[in-house]
Amino acid sequence: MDQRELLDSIPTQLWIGGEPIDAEGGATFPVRDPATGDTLVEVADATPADAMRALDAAVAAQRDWAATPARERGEILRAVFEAITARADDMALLMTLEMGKAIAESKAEIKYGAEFFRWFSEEAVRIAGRYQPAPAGNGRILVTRQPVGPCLAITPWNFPLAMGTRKIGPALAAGCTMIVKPASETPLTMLLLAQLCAEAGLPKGVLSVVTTSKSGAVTAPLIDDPRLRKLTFTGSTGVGKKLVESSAKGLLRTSMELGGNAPFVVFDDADIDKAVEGAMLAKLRNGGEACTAANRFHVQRSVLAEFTSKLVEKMSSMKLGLGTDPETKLGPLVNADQLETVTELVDDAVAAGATLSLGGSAPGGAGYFYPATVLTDVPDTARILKEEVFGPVAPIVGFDTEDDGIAAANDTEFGLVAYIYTENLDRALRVAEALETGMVGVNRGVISDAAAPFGGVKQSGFGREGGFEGINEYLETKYIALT
Ligand SMILES: NC(=O)c1ccc[n+]([C@@H]2O[C@H](COP(=O)([O-])OP(=O)(O)OC[C@H]3O[C@@H](n4cnc5c(N)ncnc54)[C@H](O)[C@@H]3O)[C@@H](O)[C@H]2O)c1
Ligand SMILES: O=CCCC(=O)O
Repeated sequence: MDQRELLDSIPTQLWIGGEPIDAEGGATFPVRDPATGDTLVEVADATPADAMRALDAAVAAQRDWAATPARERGEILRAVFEAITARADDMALLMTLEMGKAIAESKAEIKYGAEFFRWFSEEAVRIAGRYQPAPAGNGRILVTRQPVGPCLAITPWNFPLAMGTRKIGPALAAGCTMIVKPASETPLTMLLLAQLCAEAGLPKGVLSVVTTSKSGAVTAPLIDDPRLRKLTFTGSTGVGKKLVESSAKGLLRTSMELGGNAPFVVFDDADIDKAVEGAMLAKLRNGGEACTAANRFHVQRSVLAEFTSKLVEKMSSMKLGLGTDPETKLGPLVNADQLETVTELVDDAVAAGATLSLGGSAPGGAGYFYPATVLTDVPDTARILKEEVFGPVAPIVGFDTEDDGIAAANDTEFGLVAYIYTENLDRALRVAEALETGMVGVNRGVISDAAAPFGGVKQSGFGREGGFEGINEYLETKYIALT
């Protein structure tokens, strides 16, 4: 399918009760192409009343879905995995059109995002409880696990599929219904997913997609409604905190996958070529627009010059261009705000005394392009060491001892992931244990895996997605006391 045919084939209405429907009053908002700023397509702009219709549908479907045998739920999830895989090329193109990233990145995300359906199709049948005699000998303890109930998922634009499937997969496997509110920048991938789920046999009302340009106003009545039992959010720490506050009124269960500020620490005993390969992935996967992206590079002084010159050389080969061009390595950033943030953080570092060793200025013209950039001699005062840059910018700083490296890595309010490079296993484990993060990559630049528990500590949030742990976010534990 060419681009226009593909865009014309996507349902652009709300997906509620298993079918596309117009938003109240027929309102729409534009989805823009980050490469040009032009409108790609208009999608339905939900009102709070539309969101309530989605909740009504989720509540109506909840009992039957929970009662559907786990094997059947698992088989539907598996069919969705197959359907995404069969439509991978179309979905990747759609994702690149709405989000901007290079087509190879979109293809990688489709594989990654689909994997959550496969993994949780296999987990659906492993929701177990336990039976044990009470220690006092006066009864029996029976423990069972039941679906939480209707859930709301609010997702970001940077991984338009995977940040949704990492929530939808476990929720549906556990027997919960779900409403997804995708980012207004990237609603199309999620609308296509809803259609594929219906084609794969997902019953009506189990999954709804509510697209809107008014996220706060449209999700607030859902969060206030006692029929909603869980809010799962991926996005910025600021918005996450607001949502935790509004969820507190009804003591709604929440999971929060929030911002990051990942350190990439290279010790003097690292294999520097491997560290540079890992740095390229940790920094430039998804064009740097990843919560897992290495935000700052801390390199032990004896290997600082070698690491820096090798990284600059590799990063200089990152071809900036249209995401749809297969030669492109770096597509545009998602929007003008993102371009402004990256520009501001680089300019601030330079003003504070950092040296620009590569890149450092947007080419201008149409679209939100920013080149691969390396900053060296970055002073501690630079904002880029504290704030998420969410772009292809690598600030490098030196450190002296192992303790200094650990202290620098932990010197952040965030705690999502850290990367360390060392050939010494003792050191790797010692440092991994000392790092204040939910995840650590040892000699690896990408840690994401549907089979592993993903999540952070400190201001990066709470809850885990993926792995054996991911389904627990959607289950309640019930204790039944027996004589
Ligand atoms: N920890 C993780 O797993 C993870 C994964 C991906 C992205 N992120 C983080 O997400 C951020 C980038 O994504 P973003 O810019 O889309 O984040 P964002 O917080 O601006 O938006 C995330 C989602 O929340 C919605 N939203 C915004 N304000 C809202 C409100 N008041 N009420 C309800 N919903 C609201 C948005 O429309 C979007 O759907 C980065 O900080 C990144 O680190 C974290
Ligand atoms: O952006 C954050 C999510 C990244 C991932 O799941 O690999």
